[in-house]
Amino acid sequence: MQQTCRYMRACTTHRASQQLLIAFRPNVRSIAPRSPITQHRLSDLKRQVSIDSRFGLHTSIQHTMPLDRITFVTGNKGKLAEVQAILGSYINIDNRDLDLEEIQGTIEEVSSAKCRKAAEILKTPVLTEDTCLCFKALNGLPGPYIKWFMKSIGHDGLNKLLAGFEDKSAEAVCTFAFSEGPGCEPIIFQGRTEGKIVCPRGPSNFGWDPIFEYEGETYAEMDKAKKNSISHRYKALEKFKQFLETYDKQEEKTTT
Ligand SMILES: O=c1[nH]c(=O)c2ncn([C@@H]3O[C@H](COP(=O)(O)OP(=O)(O)OP(=O)(O)O)[C@@H](O)[C@H]3O)c2[nH]1
Ligand SMILES: [Mg+2]
Repeated sequence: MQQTCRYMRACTTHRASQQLLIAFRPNVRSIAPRSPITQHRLSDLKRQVSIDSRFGLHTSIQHTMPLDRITFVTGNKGKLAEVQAILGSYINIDNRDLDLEEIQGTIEEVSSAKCRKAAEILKTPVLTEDTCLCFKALNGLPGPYIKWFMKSIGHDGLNKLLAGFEDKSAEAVCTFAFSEGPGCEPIIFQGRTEGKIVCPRGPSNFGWDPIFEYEGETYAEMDKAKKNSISHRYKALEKFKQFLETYDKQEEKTTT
């Protein structure tokens, strides 16, 4: 089966394939096997290469459709509402709720694994997201496991975790992963907002919003539009928007 990635990325550890790619595209110097491509490298790697699951690389160039819609895979209504509010005017967003396995690992590993799996299942460009809440006094925990901490100990328990520490500071981290389809290595977009953990204030209809305070207001107390202009999710989506702009420009170049 043949897959196409519009932005070439190192989807293979096959050394011969890498050499073939370097021969085919002499200005591509080296490719780190399985390393996700950072945004800094995108400008060097904006080219389309089709990848064969058996041989690694083909030299034929194929054109994919412009990216005018994307499937955001999440079962979380709060996330979906915010993504639609922040990104909805840039791209059409479909939603699928898949029960994706969430591995243990770093934030980026958890997000990439989720995205790879979603692309394999849906066979379409997908966006996934993983949210962490990191307490400084606990060296970043609960981090990606915040969902399970919230479920088992709730707002009060999260406050009690920090009872013995003076430092109540925390960081909300949002990590989006985008894949163009099955076999295409996810690209990561991350945003972070610093705040502190407080006793719950404001409506409790979204996760830990009532206990995360940013500049005197909890996320839950804030007007939605305000949260969507300073939040961890907003900052990550700003980076994704920039990526979409680059993607569209590249599409214009390849079609003219
Ligand atoms: O108060 C909040 N403000 C936010 O901005 C926010 N974003 C996520 N969360 C919660 O943090 C956990 C992440 O876990 P998570 O990333 O695995 O999400 P999820 O399993 O609910 O959805 P998904 O994995 O299907 O996308 C879940 O409990 C989410 O409800 C938030 N809570
Ligand atoms: Mg989840």
